[in-house]
Amino acid sequence: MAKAKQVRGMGGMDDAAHPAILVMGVSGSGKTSVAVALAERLGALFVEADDHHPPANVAAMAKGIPLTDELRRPWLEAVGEAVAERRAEGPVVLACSALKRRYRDVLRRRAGPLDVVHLTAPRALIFGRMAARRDHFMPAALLDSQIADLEAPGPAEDPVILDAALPVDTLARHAATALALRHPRLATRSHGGNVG
Ligand SMILES: Nc1ncnc2c1ncn2[C@@H]1O[C@H](COP(=O)(O)OP(=O)(O)O)[C@@H](O)[C@H]1O
Ligand SMILES: O=C(O)[C@H](O)[C@@H](O)[C@H](O)[C@H](O)COP(=O)(O)O
Repeated sequence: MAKAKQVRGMGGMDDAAHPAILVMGVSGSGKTSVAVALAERLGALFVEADDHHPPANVAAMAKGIPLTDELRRPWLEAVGEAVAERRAEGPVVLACSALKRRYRDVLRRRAGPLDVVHLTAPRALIFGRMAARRDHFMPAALLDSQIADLEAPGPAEDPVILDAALPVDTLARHAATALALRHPRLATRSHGGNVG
C-alpha cells in the first residue's frame, strides 16, 4: 500500500503517495465550499473536518465557547487519521480550520505531508457570510476568537494563498492550477476548466 512519505519539504510527495490538500482558514472563510469544488475538479476524495468533532466540541461552539488546544487535539488526530486512510485510495482535499501551526503539524504527523491552501478575507466579509449561513452550529460571534487563534501559514509551509472574496469556482480553479504545478499528475485528473 502506498505510504505517505515526505521527500520534498512540507508539501512534497514521493512517486507513490497521493497528494493531500488542506483548505484552511477561519470559520466562514469558505473552506467547505472551496474544498468541495476543488475535490470535484480534481476527482479527489473530500474530507470534512467538522464531521470529526466530538459532540462536546460542537456543543461548546454552538454555545459560543471557543475550543481550546486540549479540545482540538483529539479532533485533529481523528481528522489526520481520516486523511491518512483516504489518501491510500486517491488524492484528498480536506476542509479544516487548522488555525495554528501546531494543529497543522498534528495533521501532518497522522496524514503525511500536506499542500496548504489558505483562504483569507477581511473580517467584515466573513462575518457577513457567517451571519447569513443557516443550519450551521458555528455562531458568527466566534469569528473573533478564530481570527485571534489564526497563525497564517508562512513560507516554510509554502501555502497557496487565495482571496476568499472571489467566487467559489474561481478559487477552485486557481487552487487547481497552483497544485497541478506541484503535482503534475493532478493536472491529468483535473476537469471542469483549464488548469494549465
Ligand atoms: N467564495 C464565496 N463567495 C460567496 N459566498 C461564499 C464563498 N465561499 C463560501 N461562501 C458562503 O459563505 C458561507 C460560509 O462558507 P463555508 O464554505 O461554510 O465556510 P467554512 O467551511 O470556512 O466555514 C456559506 O454560506 C457559503 O455558501
Ligand atoms: O478549531 C475550531 O475552533 C473549529 O474547528 C472551528 O475552527 C471550525 O471552523 C468549526 O468546526 C466551525 O465550522 P466551520 O469552519 O465550517 O465554520
